[in-house]
Amino acid sequence: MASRTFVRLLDEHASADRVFRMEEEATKITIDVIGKVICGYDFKCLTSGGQFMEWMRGALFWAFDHQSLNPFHRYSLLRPLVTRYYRMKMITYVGKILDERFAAGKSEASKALKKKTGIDLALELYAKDYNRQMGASATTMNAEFRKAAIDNLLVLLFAGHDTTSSTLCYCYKLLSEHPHTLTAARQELDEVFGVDVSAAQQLRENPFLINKLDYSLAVIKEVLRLWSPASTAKLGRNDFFIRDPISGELLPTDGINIWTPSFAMGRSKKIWGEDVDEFKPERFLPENVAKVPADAWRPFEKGPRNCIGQELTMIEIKTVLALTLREFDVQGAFDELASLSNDGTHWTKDKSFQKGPQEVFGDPIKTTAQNASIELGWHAPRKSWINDLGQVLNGTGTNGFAFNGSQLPAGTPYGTYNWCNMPHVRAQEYPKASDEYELQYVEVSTYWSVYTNEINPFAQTGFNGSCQFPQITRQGLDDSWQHGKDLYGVYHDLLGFLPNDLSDKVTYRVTNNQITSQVAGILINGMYAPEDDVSLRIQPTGVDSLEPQYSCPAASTRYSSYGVGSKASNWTAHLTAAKPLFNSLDSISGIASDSTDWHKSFDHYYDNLSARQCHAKPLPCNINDTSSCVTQEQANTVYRLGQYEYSFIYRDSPQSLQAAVGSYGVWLAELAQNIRDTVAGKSEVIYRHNVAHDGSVSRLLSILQVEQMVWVGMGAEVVFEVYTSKKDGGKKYLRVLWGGQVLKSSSPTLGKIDMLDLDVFLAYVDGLVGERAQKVVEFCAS
Ligand code: HEM
Repeated sequence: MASRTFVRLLDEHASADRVFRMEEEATKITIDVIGKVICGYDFKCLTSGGQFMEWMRGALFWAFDHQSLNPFHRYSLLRPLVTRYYRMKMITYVGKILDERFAAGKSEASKALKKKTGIDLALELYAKDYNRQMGASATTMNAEFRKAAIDNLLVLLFAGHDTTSSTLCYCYKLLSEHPHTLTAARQELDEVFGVDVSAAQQLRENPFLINKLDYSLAVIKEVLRLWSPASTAKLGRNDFFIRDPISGELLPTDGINIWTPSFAMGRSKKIWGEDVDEFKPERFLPENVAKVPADAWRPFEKGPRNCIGQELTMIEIKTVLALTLREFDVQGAFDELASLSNDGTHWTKDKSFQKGPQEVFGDPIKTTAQNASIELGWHAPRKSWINDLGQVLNGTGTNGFAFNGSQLPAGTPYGTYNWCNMPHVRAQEYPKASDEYELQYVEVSTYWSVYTNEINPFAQTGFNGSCQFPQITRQGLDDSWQHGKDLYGVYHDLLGFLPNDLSDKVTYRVTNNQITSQVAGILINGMYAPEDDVSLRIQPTGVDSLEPQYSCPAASTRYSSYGVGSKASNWTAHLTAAKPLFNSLDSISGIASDSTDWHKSFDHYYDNLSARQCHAKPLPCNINDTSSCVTQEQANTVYRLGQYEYSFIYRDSPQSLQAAVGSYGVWLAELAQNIRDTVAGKSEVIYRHNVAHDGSVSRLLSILQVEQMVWVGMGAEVVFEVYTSKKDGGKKYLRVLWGGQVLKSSSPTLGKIDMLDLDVFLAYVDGLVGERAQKVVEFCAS
């Protein structure tokens, strides 16, 4: 019950998009759960503001601190009064509950209760021990027993409240910083409770399911190892000695407080090894737990006086995680703490909390928290002329974008958008990673398809191509060859990463469209100039993920609900505004003004005009009136509108992300698997090259949430580079290059994808498409 209320509270915060203090809510649930288990009573911290919590914290806040040298603290006259006030409040509150249970405890019904709370058990003992002495007629509780019972109840509430709540907070923090672990924990929940099924409902029916959460348990244990919230001190005795581990000498303990610092033990390299500071729940999985040194893990301490609340706390934290991990993405918001400066909590009241170092073990809370969370939502692209309809319609020229040949005009820097030959990785501009990183795996996705369309009204007679559509041109082949040479120049010549000869380490994949095989052939020639045949990988027709061809009606429906073909006013706005341009182009080309295909977007006019200009062909004229020709300014407007459309379809619409995930998510899942296999040493392939289509690369950019979307031109290329850090204990990182330079994403999780923690990237992909593309399958069928 308390857990569900906790979920509701989080839900309220999330729906209001509010920064809030997790510790407050975590403490409330902790007190409510202890209250329920020990007293069978609802302390109502979660539902009505946590009055008891305030009293407890007030008492702790005012308690005497022996270490303080502050005279105002040491000699405060107020202290005895205030602490007494808070203590009395708590004693009265708990005493009342005890009295109520005492009165009820004599009823037959309550005696028969199967579920017994801590109070019930204490009262049972009381009845046994005292009734004999006092007689059954006693109506009031023995005062000595009452005082002891209240003290013990308060100890239980005190000992359990901040230990459990801080552990819960650290679980969220560490999981948000380790998305891969979060994904694994979520997967376990899916396996135990079922996908899309609430754990609350399942646990109500079968509470023992909680015992199946081995991974969650391992997460909690690892959190407790790293951030152990409590420890204990024991008074030495004259018959108890401690052996000095170095000299072997027996040391007396009489009159000495012996402290077992569980925190330091959890962080000891000697005990846990070199990776002691790393968050690795796997240490505590059943198959590995035997490797944990005996008595090394002791957040609850050992021996007869160890923590009596440990089972309760583990069950509670596991339950809360089960109910929240799949439902919420928790992110640290340390930079926004100022927005909570008046929330009335102790953190804000006592300014000393905010002074001094705000980090532990060099963990700069602010930065990790910012980059930590996996944000799976859509994020708008950067504003530029491309997604500003006013500038697209009323501007002139092409804003520096080139459309007239494979070579950029003299003086134009490489990297400038060139529809005929998009910028790609080249040795001259390649941003070499620092020596700290070693390249481990490369996967490239390119698009080449310079063609003329068989329904092209401007087609030159005598074009000598095959009957296949589309058809690659001579220039397209030349550029593809150069593209291959440039890639080889970087990954072989510059980095020494690619093997000298083609081997199983390098693979090429194409789609069922013949043109991609032609391109691959020439590109491989530019790279390796092989004398023998090279095999190309291809997935079967109808299910290919690269083109993509697999059926995903939900994605098609999504695209057509807001983009090409839709009646959505923000889509049709540019088509309506460009009506005069359409009319003029139609009158020159002879395209019927009611042709839906040519007027539902600028796609056909864009393709036809740009393909001609790329091949240095003049802009077309009317077949019957050669004085009526498309002007350069008209062509430029078409190009601007084309850019606008691509940005709209693949980035500006908030729907674009899900549509792309549905239609291209399978390829992303394959990419993630390829990377995982390489990292795990299961695959020897170090370079994969995919020759794809503009629709493929556009969707990929859509999923990566590229900061500025453009119409994906010839030779457009996205490269995924996986690195191993030489410094960081072999940690893996990812860099993504788009147009030869580091890709900038609008997603706060990805940001500038330059040595992004590989786990973060994989968790982003998993989060969107699911492992083995499970979420895509579900979405496509929805
Ligand atoms: C993550 C959560 C918790 C941690 C890390 C923790 C840790 C500890 C530690 C280190 C001790 C000292 C043991 C010793 O002296 O040998 C202790 C004692 C104790 N804990 Fe916990 N505790 C947690 C939660 C709880 C909860 C939820 C309760 C109550 C419902 C609780 C009740 C107690 C009590 C009553 C003792 C004193 C036991 C005794 O002296 O016999 N603890 N705990």
